[in-house]
Amino acid sequence: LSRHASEAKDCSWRPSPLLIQNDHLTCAAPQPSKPTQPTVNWSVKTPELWDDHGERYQPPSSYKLAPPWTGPEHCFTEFCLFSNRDASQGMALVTTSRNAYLTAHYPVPPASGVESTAFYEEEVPGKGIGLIVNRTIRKGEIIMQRVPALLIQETPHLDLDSEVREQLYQTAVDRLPGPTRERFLRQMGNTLFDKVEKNAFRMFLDGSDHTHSLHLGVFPDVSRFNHDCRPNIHYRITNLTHTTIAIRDILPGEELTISYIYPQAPKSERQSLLLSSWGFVCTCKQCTLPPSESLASDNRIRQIKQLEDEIETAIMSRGGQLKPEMGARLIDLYLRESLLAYLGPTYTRAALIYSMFGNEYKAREYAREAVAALEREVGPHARDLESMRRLAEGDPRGHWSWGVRFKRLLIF
Ligand SMILES: C[S@@+](CC[C@H](N)C(=O)[O-])C[C@H]1O[C@@H](n2cnc3c(N)ncnc32)[C@H](O)[C@@H]1O
Repeated sequence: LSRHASEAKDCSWRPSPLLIQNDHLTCAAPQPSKPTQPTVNWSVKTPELWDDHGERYQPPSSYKLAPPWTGPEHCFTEFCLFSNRDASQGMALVTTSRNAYLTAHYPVPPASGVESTAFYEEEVPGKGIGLIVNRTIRKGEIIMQRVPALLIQETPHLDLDSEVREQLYQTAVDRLPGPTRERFLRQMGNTLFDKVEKNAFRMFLDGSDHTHSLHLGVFPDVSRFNHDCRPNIHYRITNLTHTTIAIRDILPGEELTISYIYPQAPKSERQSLLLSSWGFVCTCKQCTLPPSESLASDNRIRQIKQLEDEIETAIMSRGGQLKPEMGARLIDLYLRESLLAYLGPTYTRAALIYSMFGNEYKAREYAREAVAALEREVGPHARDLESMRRLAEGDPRGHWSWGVRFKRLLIF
Protein backbone atom coordinates (compact mmCIF):
# COMPACT_ATOMS: atom_id res chain seq x y z
CA LEU A 1 0.00 0.00 0.00
CA SER A 2 2.75 2.42 0.94
CA ARG A 3 4.62 1.68 -2.29
CA HIS A 4 1.59 2.60 -4.33
CA ALA A 5 0.83 5.57 -2.14
CA SER A 6 4.31 6.95 -2.77
CA GLU A 7 4.02 6.30 -6.50
CA ALA A 8 0.71 8.07 -6.45
CA LYS A 9 2.44 11.29 -5.49
CA ASP A 10 3.98 11.42 -8.98
CA CYS A 11 0.65 11.12 -10.72
CA SER A 12 -0.41 14.14 -12.68
CA TRP A 13 -4.00 13.00 -12.11
CA ARG A 14 -5.47 12.34 -8.69
CA PRO A 15 -5.82 8.63 -7.95
CA SER A 16 -8.82 7.40 -5.99
CA PRO A 17 -8.28 5.34 -2.80
CA LEU A 18 -9.35 2.25 -4.76
CA LEU A 19 -6.57 2.85 -7.18
CA ILE A 20 -3.90 3.06 -4.52
CA GLN A 21 -4.97 -0.30 -3.10
CA ASN A 22 -4.97 -2.12 -6.40
CA ASP A 23 -1.80 -3.61 -7.79
CA HIS A 24 -2.82 -3.11 -11.39
CA LEU A 25 -4.08 0.41 -11.01
CA THR A 26 -1.21 2.64 -10.07
CA CYS A 27 -0.49 5.69 -12.16
CA ALA A 28 2.10 3.77 -14.15
CA ALA A 29 0.31 4.82 -17.32
CA PRO A 30 2.52 7.33 -19.16
CA GLN A 31 1.91 10.93 -18.30
CA PRO A 32 2.06 13.62 -20.97
CA SER A 33 4.62 15.78 -19.23
CA LYS A 34 7.26 13.08 -18.58
CA PRO A 35 10.51 14.51 -20.04
CA THR A 36 11.90 11.03 -20.82
CA GLN A 37 9.35 10.34 -23.55
CA PRO A 38 10.55 10.90 -27.12
CA THR A 39 8.87 13.76 -28.88
CA VAL A 40 6.80 12.85 -31.90
CA ASN A 41 6.60 15.28 -34.78
CA TRP A 42 2.89 15.34 -35.40
CA SER A 43 1.84 16.32 -38.86
CA VAL A 44 -1.62 16.92 -40.18
CA LYS A 45 -1.77 15.07 -43.47
CA THR A 46 -4.52 14.79 -45.97
CA PRO A 47 -6.22 11.45 -45.38
CA GLU A 48 -5.52 8.81 -48.01
CA LEU A 49 -7.97 8.68 -50.84
CA TRP A 50 -8.16 4.87 -50.90
CA ASP A 51 -9.31 2.52 -48.21
CA ASP A 52 -7.74 -0.88 -47.59
CA HIS A 53 -10.15 -2.56 -50.02
CA GLY A 54 -9.19 -0.31 -52.87
CA GLU A 55 -12.47 1.58 -52.68
CA ARG A 56 -12.17 5.26 -53.33
CA TYR A 57 -12.80 7.48 -50.34
CA GLN A 58 -14.95 10.51 -50.81
CA PRO A 59 -12.81 13.65 -50.95
CA PRO A 60 -11.79 14.47 -47.35
CA SER A 61 -13.73 17.74 -47.54
CA SER A 62 -16.97 15.76 -47.69
CA TYR A 63 -16.06 14.23 -44.32
CA LYS A 64 -15.70 17.58 -42.61
CA LEU A 65 -16.88 17.41 -39.01
CA ALA A 66 -19.02 20.19 -37.57
CA PRO A 67 -18.22 21.72 -34.15
CA PRO A 68 -18.11 20.69 -31.36
CA TRP A 69 -16.10 17.93 -33.06
CA THR A 70 -12.45 18.79 -33.52
CA GLY A 71 -9.98 17.14 -35.87
CA PRO A 72 -8.41 15.76 -37.88
CA GLU A 73 -5.21 16.30 -35.93
CA HIS A 74 -2.09 14.26 -35.17
CA CYS A 75 -2.43 12.16 -38.34
CA PHE A 76 -0.40 9.10 -39.22
CA THR A 77 -1.09 8.10 -42.82
CA GLU A 78 -4.90 8.13 -42.95
CA PHE A 79 -5.41 7.71 -39.17
CA CYS A 80 -6.04 10.88 -37.20
CA LEU A 81 -7.32 12.02 -33.83
CA PHE A 82 -10.84 13.45 -33.57
CA SER A 83 -12.62 14.46 -30.40
CA ASN A 84 -15.82 15.86 -28.99
CA ARG A 85 -15.97 16.88 -25.32
CA ASP A 86 -19.76 17.32 -25.50
CA ALA A 87 -20.68 13.87 -26.87
CA SER A 88 -22.22 12.12 -23.85
CA GLN A 89 -19.31 11.97 -21.35
CA GLY A 90 -16.77 12.97 -24.01
CA MET A 91 -15.41 10.96 -26.92
CA ALA A 92 -12.04 10.68 -28.69
CA LEU A 93 -11.44 8.73 -31.91
CA VAL A 94 -8.31 7.40 -33.59
CA THR A 95 -9.51 6.48 -37.04
CA THR A 96 -9.93 7.68 -40.63
CA SER A 97 -11.87 10.80 -41.62
CA ARG A 98 -14.54 8.57 -43.15
CA ASN A 99 -15.04 6.62 -39.93
CA ALA A 100 -14.99 9.78 -37.82
CA TYR A 101 -17.69 11.20 -40.08
CA LEU A 102 -19.79 8.03 -39.62
CA THR A 103 -19.28 8.14 -35.85
CA ALA A 104 -20.26 11.79 -35.63
CA HIS A 105 -23.56 10.97 -37.34
CA TYR A 106 -24.57 8.10 -35.08
CA PRO A 107 -26.97 8.86 -32.22
CA VAL A 108 -25.15 9.58 -28.95
CA PRO A 109 -27.63 9.03 -26.11
CA PRO A 110 -26.73 10.37 -22.67
CA ALA A 111 -25.31 7.83 -20.18
CA SER A 112 -28.22 5.98 -18.56
CA GLY A 113 -29.17 2.80 -16.69
CA VAL A 114 -30.03 1.83 -13.12
CA GLU A 115 -29.41 4.39 -10.36
CA SER A 116 -25.75 4.68 -9.31
CA THR A 117 -26.49 3.26 -5.83
CA ALA A 118 -27.79 -0.04 -7.25
CA PHE A 119 -24.23 -1.44 -7.21
CA TYR A 120 -20.79 -0.49 -5.96
CA GLU A 121 -17.16 -1.21 -6.82
CA GLU A 122 -15.24 -3.63 -4.64
CA GLU A 123 -12.04 -5.61 -4.76
CA VAL A 124 -12.98 -9.21 -5.64
CA PRO A 125 -10.36 -11.80 -4.60
CA GLY A 126 -8.29 -12.86 -7.60
CA LYS A 127 -10.12 -10.60 -10.07
CA GLY A 128 -9.24 -6.99 -9.24
CA ILE A 129 -12.18 -4.64 -8.89
CA GLY A 130 -15.71 -5.84 -9.66
CA LEU A 131 -19.28 -4.55 -9.36
CA ILE A 132 -21.41 -5.78 -6.44
CA VAL A 133 -25.19 -5.43 -6.31
CA ASN A 134 -26.90 -3.42 -3.52
CA ARG A 135 -30.52 -4.25 -4.28
CA THR A 136 -32.39 -6.93 -6.21
CA ILE A 137 -31.99 -6.29 -9.92
CA ARG A 138 -34.77 -7.77 -12.02
CA LYS A 139 -34.36 -9.77 -15.22
CA GLY A 140 -34.58 -7.33 -18.15
CA GLU A 141 -33.37 -4.25 -16.21
CA ILE A 142 -30.84 -2.16 -18.15
CA ILE A 143 -27.76 -1.71 -15.99
CA MET A 144 -25.84 0.76 -18.17
CA GLN A 145 -26.05 2.39 -21.58
CA ARG A 146 -22.83 4.06 -22.62
CA VAL A 147 -21.03 5.26 -25.74
CA PRO A 148 -17.23 4.79 -25.95
CA ALA A 149 -14.89 7.33 -24.40
CA LEU A 150 -12.19 6.15 -26.82
CA LEU A 151 -12.75 4.49 -30.17
CA ILE A 152 -9.71 3.24 -32.08
CA GLN A 153 -9.57 1.58 -35.45
CA GLU A 154 -7.83 -1.76 -34.95
CA THR A 155 -5.30 -1.24 -37.77
CA PRO A 156 -3.36 1.66 -36.15
CA HIS A 157 -3.74 -0.03 -32.75
CA LEU A 158 -1.82 -3.02 -34.12
CA ASP A 159 0.48 -1.33 -36.63
CA LEU A 160 1.69 1.94 -35.09
CA ASP A 161 5.11 2.14 -33.49
CA SER A 162 4.56 1.55 -29.77
CA GLU A 163 5.98 4.90 -28.55
CA VAL A 164 4.08 6.86 -31.17
CA ARG A 165 0.92 4.94 -30.35
CA GLU A 166 1.28 5.57 -26.61
CA GLN A 167 1.71 9.31 -27.19
CA LEU A 168 -1.20 9.40 -29.59
CA TYR A 169 -3.42 7.61 -27.03
CA GLN A 170 -2.23 9.99 -24.31
CA THR A 171 -3.19 12.96 -26.48
CA ALA A 172 -6.57 11.33 -27.17
CA VAL A 173 -7.20 10.72 -23.45
CA ASP A 174 -6.15 14.31 -22.71
CA ARG A 175 -8.96 15.47 -25.00
CA LEU A 176 -11.58 13.84 -22.72
CA PRO A 177 -13.34 15.86 -20.00
CA GLY A 178 -11.63 15.51 -16.57
CA PRO A 179 -13.99 12.98 -14.89
CA THR A 180 -14.05 10.71 -17.97
CA ARG A 181 -10.26 10.96 -18.27
CA GLU A 182 -9.91 9.97 -14.63
CA ARG A 183 -12.23 6.97 -15.03
CA PHE A 184 -10.33 5.98 -18.18
CA LEU A 185 -6.99 6.04 -16.36
CA ARG A 186 -8.35 4.03 -13.43
CA GLN A 187 -9.00 1.05 -15.69
CA MET A 188 -6.82 -2.01 -15.38
CA GLY A 189 -3.61 -1.93 -17.45
CA ASN A 190 -0.14 -0.47 -17.00
CA THR A 191 0.09 1.47 -20.26
CA LEU A 192 -2.64 3.07 -22.33
CA PHE A 193 -2.14 0.34 -24.94
CA ASP A 194 -2.55 -2.24 -22.17
CA LYS A 195 -5.72 -0.53 -20.93
CA VAL A 196 -7.17 -0.71 -24.43
CA GLU A 197 -6.15 -4.37 -24.74
CA LYS A 198 -7.69 -5.35 -21.39
CA ASN A 199 -10.86 -3.29 -21.54
CA ALA A 200 -11.93 -2.68 -25.14
CA PHE A 201 -14.88 -4.22 -26.95
CA ARG A 202 -14.63 -4.98 -30.66
CA MET A 203 -17.08 -2.94 -32.72
CA PHE A 204 -17.84 -2.96 -36.44
CA LEU A 205 -18.52 0.65 -37.15
CA ASP A 206 -20.33 0.47 -40.47
CA GLY A 207 -21.87 -2.97 -39.97
CA SER A 208 -19.44 -4.65 -42.40
CA ASP A 209 -16.69 -6.95 -41.13
CA HIS A 210 -13.99 -5.23 -43.21
CA THR A 211 -10.81 -4.13 -41.47
CA HIS A 212 -11.72 -0.48 -42.04
CA SER A 213 -14.89 -1.10 -39.99
CA LEU A 214 -13.24 -2.93 -37.06
CA HIS A 215 -12.72 -0.69 -34.03
CA LEU A 216 -11.90 -1.11 -30.35
CA GLY A 217 -14.29 0.78 -28.09
CA VAL A 218 -13.31 1.59 -24.51
CA PHE A 219 -16.17 2.31 -22.10
CA PRO A 220 -14.56 3.09 -18.71
CA ASP A 221 -17.72 2.33 -16.67
CA VAL A 222 -18.42 -0.94 -18.47
CA SER A 223 -14.79 -2.00 -17.94
CA ARG A 224 -15.53 -2.93 -14.33
CA PHE A 225 -17.58 -6.01 -15.22
CA ASN A 226 -15.53 -9.13 -14.52
CA HIS A 227 -15.95 -12.32 -16.52
CA ASP A 228 -18.07 -15.37 -15.72
CA CYS A 229 -18.74 -18.28 -18.11
CA ARG A 230 -22.39 -18.22 -16.97
CA PRO A 231 -22.87 -14.46 -16.45
CA ASN A 232 -25.93 -12.68 -15.06
CA ILE A 233 -25.55 -9.75 -17.48
CA HIS A 234 -25.71 -9.75 -21.27
CA TYR A 235 -24.29 -6.95 -23.39
CA ARG A 236 -25.12 -5.79 -26.87
CA ILE A 237 -23.63 -3.01 -28.99
CA THR A 238 -25.93 -1.13 -31.35
CA ASN A 239 -24.35 1.63 -33.43
CA LEU A 240 -22.13 3.24 -30.78
CA THR A 241 -24.23 2.31 -27.77
CA HIS A 242 -23.15 -0.42 -25.38
CA THR A 243 -26.06 -1.79 -23.35
CA THR A 244 -25.76 -4.13 -20.38
CA ILE A 245 -28.95 -5.89 -19.30
CA ALA A 246 -29.82 -8.41 -16.55
CA ILE A 247 -30.63 -11.88 -17.92
CA ARG A 248 -31.94 -13.18 -14.60
CA ASP A 249 -32.90 -11.72 -11.23
CA ILE A 250 -29.72 -10.74 -9.33
CA LEU A 251 -29.70 -10.61 -5.53
CA PRO A 252 -27.93 -8.13 -3.23
CA GLY A 253 -24.31 -9.17 -2.65
CA GLU A 254 -23.97 -10.91 -6.04
CA GLU A 255 -21.31 -9.72 -8.46
CA LEU A 256 -22.44 -8.37 -11.84
CA THR A 257 -20.66 -10.35 -14.55
CA ILE A 258 -20.54 -10.56 -18.34
CA SER A 259 -18.92 -13.19 -20.54
CA TYR A 260 -15.76 -12.10 -22.34
CA ILE A 261 -16.02 -15.08 -24.69
CA TYR A 262 -18.61 -17.05 -26.61
CA PRO A 263 -19.53 -19.43 -23.77
CA GLN A 264 -20.87 -22.38 -25.83
CA ALA A 265 -17.46 -24.04 -25.66
CA PRO A 266 -16.14 -26.87 -23.49
CA LYS A 267 -14.28 -25.90 -20.33
CA SER A 268 -10.77 -26.51 -21.72
CA GLU A 269 -11.43 -24.22 -24.71
CA ARG A 270 -12.93 -21.48 -22.53
CA GLN A 271 -10.04 -21.64 -20.10
CA SER A 272 -7.30 -21.51 -22.71
CA LEU A 273 -8.95 -18.59 -24.53
CA LEU A 274 -9.33 -16.59 -21.31
CA LEU A 275 -5.74 -17.33 -20.33
CA SER A 276 -4.26 -16.41 -23.70
CA SER A 277 -6.38 -13.30 -24.29
CA TRP A 278 -6.93 -11.88 -20.77
CA GLY A 279 -4.19 -13.57 -18.76
CA PHE A 280 -6.29 -15.20 -16.05
CA VAL A 281 -7.33 -18.72 -15.12
CA CYS A 282 -11.10 -18.69 -14.84
CA THR A 283 -12.36 -19.92 -11.48
CA CYS A 284 -16.05 -19.19 -12.07
CA LYS A 285 -18.64 -21.68 -10.79
CA GLN A 286 -18.93 -23.37 -14.18
CA CYS A 287 -15.16 -23.82 -14.43
CA THR A 288 -14.84 -25.29 -10.91
CA LEU A 289 -17.63 -27.89 -11.06
CA PRO A 290 -16.79 -31.36 -9.72
CA PRO A 291 -15.24 -33.48 -12.54
CA SER A 292 -18.41 -35.53 -13.22
CA GLU A 293 -20.58 -32.40 -13.53
CA SER A 294 -17.94 -30.67 -15.64
CA LEU A 295 -17.96 -33.65 -18.00
CA ALA A 296 -21.76 -33.58 -18.15
CA SER A 297 -21.64 -29.85 -18.96
CA ASP A 298 -19.11 -30.41 -21.78
CA ASN A 299 -21.36 -33.16 -23.12
CA ARG A 300 -24.37 -30.85 -23.18
CA ILE A 301 -22.30 -28.25 -25.06
CA ARG A 302 -21.43 -30.92 -27.64
CA GLN A 303 -25.09 -32.00 -27.87
CA ILE A 304 -26.16 -28.37 -28.43
CA LYS A 305 -23.71 -28.02 -31.31
CA GLN A 306 -24.77 -31.35 -32.82
CA LEU A 307 -28.48 -30.61 -32.50
CA GLU A 308 -28.09 -27.13 -34.00
CA ASP A 309 -26.21 -28.65 -36.95
CA GLU A 310 -28.90 -31.33 -37.39
CA ILE A 311 -31.69 -28.72 -37.35
CA GLU A 312 -29.81 -26.55 -39.85
CA THR A 313 -29.17 -29.51 -42.18
CA ALA A 314 -32.77 -30.69 -41.88
CA ILE A 315 -34.10 -27.24 -42.77
CA MET A 316 -31.68 -26.90 -45.70
CA SER A 317 -32.74 -30.32 -47.00
CA ARG A 318 -36.36 -29.16 -46.81
CA GLY A 319 -37.36 -30.68 -43.53
CA GLY A 320 -36.42 -34.32 -44.23
CA GLN A 321 -35.00 -35.19 -40.79
CA LEU A 322 -36.77 -32.48 -38.83
CA LYS A 323 -38.74 -33.62 -35.77
CA PRO A 324 -40.97 -31.29 -33.73
CA GLU A 325 -39.32 -32.20 -30.43
CA MET A 326 -35.89 -31.04 -31.67
CA GLY A 327 -36.74 -27.43 -30.73
CA ALA A 328 -37.86 -28.34 -27.22
CA ARG A 329 -34.74 -30.49 -26.71
CA LEU A 330 -32.52 -27.59 -27.75
CA ILE A 331 -34.19 -25.22 -25.29
CA ASP A 332 -33.91 -27.79 -22.52
CA LEU A 333 -30.15 -28.09 -23.15
CA TYR A 334 -29.66 -24.29 -23.14
CA LEU A 335 -31.59 -23.91 -19.88
CA ARG A 336 -29.82 -26.81 -18.18
CA GLU A 337 -26.51 -25.25 -19.21
CA SER A 338 -27.69 -21.81 -17.93
CA LEU A 339 -26.83 -20.25 -21.30
CA LEU A 340 -29.31 -17.47 -20.61
CA ALA A 341 -27.90 -14.89 -23.04
CA TYR A 342 -28.57 -16.93 -26.18
CA LEU A 343 -32.21 -17.91 -25.80
CA GLY A 344 -33.58 -15.55 -28.47
CA PRO A 345 -32.39 -17.53 -31.53
CA THR A 346 -33.09 -20.81 -29.71
CA TYR A 347 -36.74 -20.00 -28.90
CA THR A 348 -37.09 -18.63 -32.45
CA ARG A 349 -35.89 -21.94 -33.90
CA ALA A 350 -38.23 -23.93 -31.66
CA ALA A 351 -41.23 -21.72 -32.48
CA LEU A 352 -40.57 -22.07 -36.22
CA ILE A 353 -40.18 -25.85 -36.03
CA TYR A 354 -43.50 -26.24 -34.17
CA SER A 355 -45.16 -23.88 -36.62
CA MET A 356 -43.79 -25.95 -39.51
CA PHE A 357 -45.42 -28.99 -37.92
CA GLY A 358 -48.67 -27.08 -37.40
CA ASN A 359 -48.57 -27.18 -33.58
CA GLU A 360 -50.28 -23.87 -32.75
CA TYR A 361 -50.02 -24.08 -28.95
CA LYS A 362 -46.27 -24.78 -28.88
CA ALA A 363 -45.50 -22.38 -31.75
CA ARG A 364 -47.21 -19.53 -29.89
CA GLU A 365 -45.64 -20.43 -26.53
CA TYR A 366 -42.09 -20.45 -27.89
CA ALA A 367 -42.69 -17.39 -30.08
CA ARG A 368 -43.74 -15.42 -26.96
CA GLU A 369 -40.51 -16.47 -25.21
CA ALA A 370 -38.55 -15.61 -28.37
CA VAL A 371 -39.97 -12.05 -28.40
CA ALA A 372 -38.91 -11.39 -24.79
CA ALA A 373 -35.47 -12.96 -25.25
CA LEU A 374 -34.75 -11.19 -28.57
CA GLU A 375 -35.71 -7.81 -27.08
CA ARG A 376 -33.30 -8.42 -24.20
CA GLU A 377 -30.44 -9.90 -26.18
CA VAL A 378 -30.55 -8.03 -29.49
CA GLY A 379 -32.79 -5.04 -28.79
CA PRO A 380 -35.89 -3.55 -30.41
CA HIS A 381 -34.47 -3.90 -33.94
CA ALA A 382 -33.80 -7.66 -33.75
CA ARG A 383 -34.29 -9.21 -37.18
CA ASP A 384 -36.77 -11.95 -36.18
CA LEU A 385 -38.72 -9.87 -33.67
CA GLU A 386 -41.60 -8.88 -35.96
CA SER A 387 -41.95 -12.40 -37.32
CA MET A 388 -42.06 -13.88 -33.78
CA ARG A 389 -44.60 -11.26 -32.69
CA ARG A 390 -46.84 -12.23 -35.59
CA LEU A 391 -46.53 -15.91 -34.68
CA ALA A 392 -47.22 -15.24 -30.98
CA GLU A 393 -50.06 -12.76 -31.32
CA GLY A 394 -51.47 -13.03 -34.84
CA ASP A 395 -53.01 -15.96 -36.68
CA PRO A 396 -50.20 -18.55 -36.90
CA ARG A 397 -51.92 -20.06 -39.94
CA GLY A 398 -51.00 -16.93 -41.87
CA HIS A 399 -47.33 -17.13 -40.84
CA TRP A 400 -44.88 -18.08 -43.62
CA SER A 401 -43.65 -21.09 -41.60
CA TRP A 402 -47.09 -22.60 -40.89
CA GLY A 403 -47.24 -26.22 -42.07
CA VAL A 404 -44.34 -25.59 -44.45
CA ARG A 405 -42.97 -29.07 -43.87
CA PHE A 406 -46.17 -30.74 -45.11
CA LYS A 407 -46.56 -28.43 -48.08
CA ARG A 408 -43.00 -29.21 -49.11
CA LEU A 409 -43.50 -32.94 -48.66
CA LEU A 410 -46.50 -32.73 -50.96
CA ILE A 411 -44.41 -30.99 -53.61
CA PHE A 412 -41.83 -33.80 -53.39
C1 LIG B 1 -12.21 -5.43 -18.12
S1 LIG B 1 -11.20 -5.71 -16.73
C2 LIG B 1 -12.39 -6.07 -15.48
C3 LIG B 1 -12.24 -5.15 -14.29
C4 LIG B 1 -11.00 -5.37 -13.50
N1 LIG B 1 -11.17 -6.44 -12.52
C5 LIG B 1 -10.54 -4.10 -12.81
O1 LIG B 1 -10.04 -4.18 -11.69
O2 LIG B 1 -10.64 -3.04 -13.42
C6 LIG B 1 -10.56 -7.27 -17.22
C7 LIG B 1 -9.50 -7.82 -16.28
O3 LIG B 1 -10.08 -8.15 -15.03
C8 LIG B 1 -9.56 -9.40 -14.54
N2 LIG B 1 -10.65 -10.38 -14.51
C9 LIG B 1 -11.88 -10.26 -15.07
N3 LIG B 1 -12.64 -11.34 -14.82
C10 LIG B 1 -11.88 -12.18 -14.11
C11 LIG B 1 -12.09 -13.49 -13.56
N4 LIG B 1 -13.23 -14.13 -13.72
N5 LIG B 1 -11.07 -14.07 -12.87
C12 LIG B 1 -9.88 -13.44 -12.72
N6 LIG B 1 -9.61 -12.20 -13.22
C13 LIG B 1 -10.60 -11.58 -13.90
C14 LIG B 1 -8.48 -9.83 -15.52
O4 LIG B 1 -7.25 -9.35 -15.06
C15 LIG B 1 -8.90 -9.11 -16.80
O5 LIG B 1 -7.81 -8.87 -17.67
